[in-house]
Amino acid sequence: MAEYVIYETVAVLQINNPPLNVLSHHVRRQLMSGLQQALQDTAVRSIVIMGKGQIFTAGADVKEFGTEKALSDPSLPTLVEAVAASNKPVVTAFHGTTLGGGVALALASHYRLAASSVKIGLPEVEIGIVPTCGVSQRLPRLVGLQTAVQMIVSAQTMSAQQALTTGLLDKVVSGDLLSEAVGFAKSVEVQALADRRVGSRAVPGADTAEDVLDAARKRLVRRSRGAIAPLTCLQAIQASLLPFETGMKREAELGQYLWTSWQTGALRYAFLAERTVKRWYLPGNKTVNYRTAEPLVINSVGVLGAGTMGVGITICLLQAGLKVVLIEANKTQLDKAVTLIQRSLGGRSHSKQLSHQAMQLRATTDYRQLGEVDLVIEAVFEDLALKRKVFQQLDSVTKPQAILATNTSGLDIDKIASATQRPDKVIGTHFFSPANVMRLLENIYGRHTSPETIATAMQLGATIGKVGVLVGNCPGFVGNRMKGLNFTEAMFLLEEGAEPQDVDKVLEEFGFAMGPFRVSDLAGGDVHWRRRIQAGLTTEQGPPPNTPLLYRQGNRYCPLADMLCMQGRFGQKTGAGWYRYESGSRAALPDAVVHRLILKHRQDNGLQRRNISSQEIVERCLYPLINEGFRILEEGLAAGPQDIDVIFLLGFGWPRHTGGPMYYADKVVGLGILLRCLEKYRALHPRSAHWVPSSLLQTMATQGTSLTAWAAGSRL
Ligand SMILES: CC(C)(COP(=O)(O)OP(=O)(O)OC[C@H]1O[C@@H](n2cnc3c(N)ncnc32)[C@H](O)[C@@H]1OP(=O)(O)O)[C@@H](O)C(=O)NCCC(=O)NCCSC(=O)CC(=O)CCCCCCCCCCCCC(=O)O
Ligand SMILES: NC(=O)C1=CN([C@@H]2O[C@H](COP(=O)(O)OP(=O)(O)OC[C@H]3O[C@@H](n4cnc5c(N)ncnc54)[C@H](O)[C@@H]3O)[C@@H](O)[C@H]2O)C=CC1
Repeated sequence: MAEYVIYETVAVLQINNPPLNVLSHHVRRQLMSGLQQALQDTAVRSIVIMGKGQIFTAGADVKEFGTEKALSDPSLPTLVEAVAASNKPVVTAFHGTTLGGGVALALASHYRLAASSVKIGLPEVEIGIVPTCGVSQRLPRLVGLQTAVQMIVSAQTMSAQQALTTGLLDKVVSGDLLSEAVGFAKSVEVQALADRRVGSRAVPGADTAEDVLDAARKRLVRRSRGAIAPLTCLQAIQASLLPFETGMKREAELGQYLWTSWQTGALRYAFLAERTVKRWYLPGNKTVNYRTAEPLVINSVGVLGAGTMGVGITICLLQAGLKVVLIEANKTQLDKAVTLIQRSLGGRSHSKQLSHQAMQLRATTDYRQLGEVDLVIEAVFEDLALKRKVFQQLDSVTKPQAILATNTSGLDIDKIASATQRPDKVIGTHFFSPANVMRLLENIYGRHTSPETIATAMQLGATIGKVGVLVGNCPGFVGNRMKGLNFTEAMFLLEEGAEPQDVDKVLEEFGFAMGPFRVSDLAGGDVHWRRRIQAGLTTEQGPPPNTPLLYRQGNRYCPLADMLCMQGRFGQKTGAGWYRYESGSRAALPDAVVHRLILKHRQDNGLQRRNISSQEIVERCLYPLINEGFRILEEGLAAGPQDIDVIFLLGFGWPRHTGGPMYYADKVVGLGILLRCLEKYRALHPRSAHWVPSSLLQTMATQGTSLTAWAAGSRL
């Protein structure tokens, strides 16, 4: 609701809709009625709009979008324009966080005041809409085009001080916001309003406008990768150069275009899915869930193995204020890791705080130093025998109640747990590289993992700023199990006529930051080669004896990646992989050596080259992965499609504007079309089991059920 209180001549409208004061329909109605009351009351000479509780407002109610309520009278645009039309001065006073529609109200007001700790932002582009309600027209008039572009298109928040400097705020206050706002409102009661109306001003620096817009457009064309909101927002900002009323009309047209686009639905889904997965439960036993399980308190963590992952994990634990004991078998590697960690922590602005963080690190080769830690994260080489040996040691050196977590990227959690006397305290905590940057934490529970251990791993994720997703135990877990199929098909496409750069280009146009071959070169082809060797699919010398070159373990197989690795071409780190890299450069250059290798492989094996369409590349690379997602749901390894989608959005760079693989299948492709497509490729490629449609998909497609609707109904 919104409360209405009079302080002498000032009417104060306070939004009170905890926890985030979102501008839901009932809040808008009360704000509108408060505004009308204040305008009619002759004793009122000025109006203050502010918020109760922790923040001013998180903006429009995103959960109303797509329902009638979003546009019900008074809609947000109507309310904002009523503020702008007020003939009594309106002061918006904000604190905490002020987003989206809150900024719209402020820009329509005559004065803007804020507490010094405020964060102001326009996250609309992230949910695929234009900041309408006049924001795209008023903001450039107030702060200039450059800052407006920065705020609207980057969606980054601005501090009070920055907002004051740019002219967005009139005053930053440090005392009690209510009394400051009331005092300020009284002081402006006699001031003329005409030049306080932002809409009546001209955009400053209009002479350099085209340069600013051109530069932004070039940047966005490069970065948007199929997302339509960023460039549409820029068009709306450009319209601020027109007369105000014309610009408002253009903003409304562009707003309408995005409001009804499928991408906004996908982006909103992604926003909510990231929050939904926090409400975890065991797919097979909903009684074990975030409400019933209590996490242990974790103050100190041991990290075992100071390689690529151990270093990244240590950095994020320290940044979250935890104490870390880092253990590494190799002293030279340990010293190198400590230098990297200190540099990473010290290289940021708040140096005092960060040197304190670095001081929370104890680095050693001595396992006995783990005696007091509450939890250990193991990140040694991906070798089951080694991990089992290490877990046995951990079992004996750590306190009995300590949790033992493994960062394995796909090994069996139960086999690791069975090396200890406490399998209930063993869990997978799968970080993604670089571990201090990627926001995903895939938590894997084993057969004996206790609810308390699960709750602790999920809580640890939140503590270190990650989104934890709980999944069941299977080879590769959810993410790598699905992702592997994408690369498998990408290689088959090379056998049939494509070049690595063709496949990468199409998937980059689809929205991935990098196609599968560039990703492979970045991660190092040897990592997966070692896994294929361990799985008996290949050997260091080529196919295992008496094995057909193009067929392994019951399935079609492409040996091209193995052939590259046998030549020492592991990717960027060796200067060559699927591409070549000039010294010191990360630019992937098509390589004639790879071209000839593929050509010879086709000729030697009688593989016919044909032209492959972009559509086929997308279908072949993405649909088997999605089909595997349905199998994962069918096998009860993930609670719902949201969990799978969040894994792909945050762990594998799946383009956010498509919502994630499961949302994309459900809402963009359509389950019926997906099923028919899988059947078509199954007939064409009978030796690849991944084309066999999952039963869940078949049932849903046949019954015309929507996956997202089905999932929403079953979620806790
Ligand atoms: C605010 C946060 C920073 C808080 O973070 P944190 O504390 O970490 O909490 P969370 O876990 O994120 O959230 C807790 C809980 O709250 C839910 N929630 C958060 N924000 C919202 C929200 N805005 N609405 C609803 N619910 C919200 C969240 O989902 C959690 O709940 P749970 O899912 O149940 O667990 C953080 O939350 C954050 O960053 N939020 C971002 C919010 C955001 O995106 N705000 C902007 C919304 S858009 C807007 O405000 C302006 C508009 O332009 C709206 C358009 C109005 C519609 C008008 C119709 C347009 C028609 C087109 C033509 C127009 C032409 C014309 O102008 O006339
Ligand atoms: N590199 C990646 O992108 C990802 C790796 N992982 C997993 O994380 C784990 C570690 O991978 P990386 O960091 O890439 O490996 P790495 O090779 O960079 O580091 C492993 C470190 O463990 C040390 N080590 C080996 N045995 C040890 C022992 N008994 N005691 C203490 N230290 C020991 C090694 O000396 C080495 O420094 C693996 O299980 C891997 O599958 C998971 C996600 C992503």
